[in-house]
Amino acid sequence: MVRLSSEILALAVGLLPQLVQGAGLNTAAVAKGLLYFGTATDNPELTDTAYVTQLNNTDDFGQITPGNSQKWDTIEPTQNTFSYTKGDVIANLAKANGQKLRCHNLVWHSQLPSWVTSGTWTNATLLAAMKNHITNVVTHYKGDCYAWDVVNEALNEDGSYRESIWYTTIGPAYLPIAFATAAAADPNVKLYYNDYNIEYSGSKATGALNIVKLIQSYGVKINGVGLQGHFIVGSTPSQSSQASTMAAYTALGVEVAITELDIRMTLPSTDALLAQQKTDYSGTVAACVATKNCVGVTIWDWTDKYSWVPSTFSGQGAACPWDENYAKKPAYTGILTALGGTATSTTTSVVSSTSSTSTTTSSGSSATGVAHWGQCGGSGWTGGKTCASGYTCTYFNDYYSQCL
Ligand SMILES: O[C@@H]1[C@@H](O)[C@H](O[C@@H]2CO[C@@H](O[C@@H]3CO[C@@H](O[C@@H]4CO[C@@H](O)[C@H](O)[C@H]4O)[C@H](O)[C@H]3O)[C@H](O)[C@H]2O)OC[C@H]1O
Repeated sequence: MVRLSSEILALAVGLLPQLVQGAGLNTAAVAKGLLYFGTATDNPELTDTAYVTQLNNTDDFGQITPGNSQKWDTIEPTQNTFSYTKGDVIANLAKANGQKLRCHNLVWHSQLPSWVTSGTWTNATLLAAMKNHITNVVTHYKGDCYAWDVVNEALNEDGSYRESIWYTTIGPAYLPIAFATAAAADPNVKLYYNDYNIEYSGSKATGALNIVKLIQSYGVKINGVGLQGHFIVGSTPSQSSQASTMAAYTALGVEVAITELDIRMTLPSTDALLAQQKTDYSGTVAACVATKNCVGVTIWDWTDKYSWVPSTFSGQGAACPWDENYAKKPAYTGILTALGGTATSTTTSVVSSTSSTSTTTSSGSSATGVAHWGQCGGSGWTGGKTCASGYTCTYFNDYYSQCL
């Protein structure tokens, strides 16, 4: 009798963290048949202990993408001098956590060093520089990456080729040559074409389909199309539109992934905007879940605190599923629901650019304060909330706590 009781106790004690662990985005994604749910990150944020604690949470994130540290200007700032320090920090973090790494990116028109953009090039010399870069970088990260974004954003909105230095100097052949060079350096890594505004049908999506066909017509390997998913609240393409576009890519024999998802709004945030953002996130993730060979979803950082949006799109922000104080927004529940996970309460958050409050109401109750989904305390947590009546703040580690 005593033995049975202690077994039940041990089971209960063992189960509690597992149940909480099982509530996360990556856990739900994998249970639903995806390979991962992940997030971008960047080196400056890694000095923030509370941020890193959540980044390391494999229940939510089974995959990481370096937001900047593998780009050309970081890795090869002067010709043939390679600097892997920043990229290695993130690759090593992912490795230590057992998280997949999406490697981003090899050939892009942006974030190039001046020796590339201002150089005097011929077709032959630029090809040699591009191949040298790809070979060095892919070789360095050989075995570390699930996938490489080999070419990023080669298209204009009308589906024609962007007049980048690559296109104007080499012509469209730079694409298959880039993919062939990457394949030679690491035969096992997945090779992706990655772009924005190719998530719904139209000229640009047709251009992306043609890029896949072009590369395949050379007999060169391309494994996937990355749909960036930088959307706007209320203007996000519908779930069915995204799913049918994904199906058009996978019909060519490649996989797809949502690679840089964020859904921005004009600030200040309101409850109505946050509710629409939840719907938009949910529909986007559901499109991936509904698509055979959509392998995963990556958000372009998880917290509004470090989102690239406000510095790029003036007056816009609040694009991530967690707010600036690391409280989960309704979007989190929208994603989790699309992944087949269950949220035990509805959460409304009021977020401004400088502060955040989160109120959760358990169904059928008018209690204020945090129920299940809020962080309520922990020595590493500075935004602690009061638990709603009937809930107790339960600590799982120094940072991670929930009202249960
Ligand atoms: O620290 C940041 C990095 O986070 C940032 O990473 C890049 C962000 O996204 C990708 O490139 C951008 C994609 O969106 C384009 O704007 C779109 C224009 O059309 C609109 O309809 C759409 O909603 C917009 O998103 C930007 O022009 C692109 O730059 C890229 O793949 C990431 O590497 O890079 C800059 C760093 O400072």
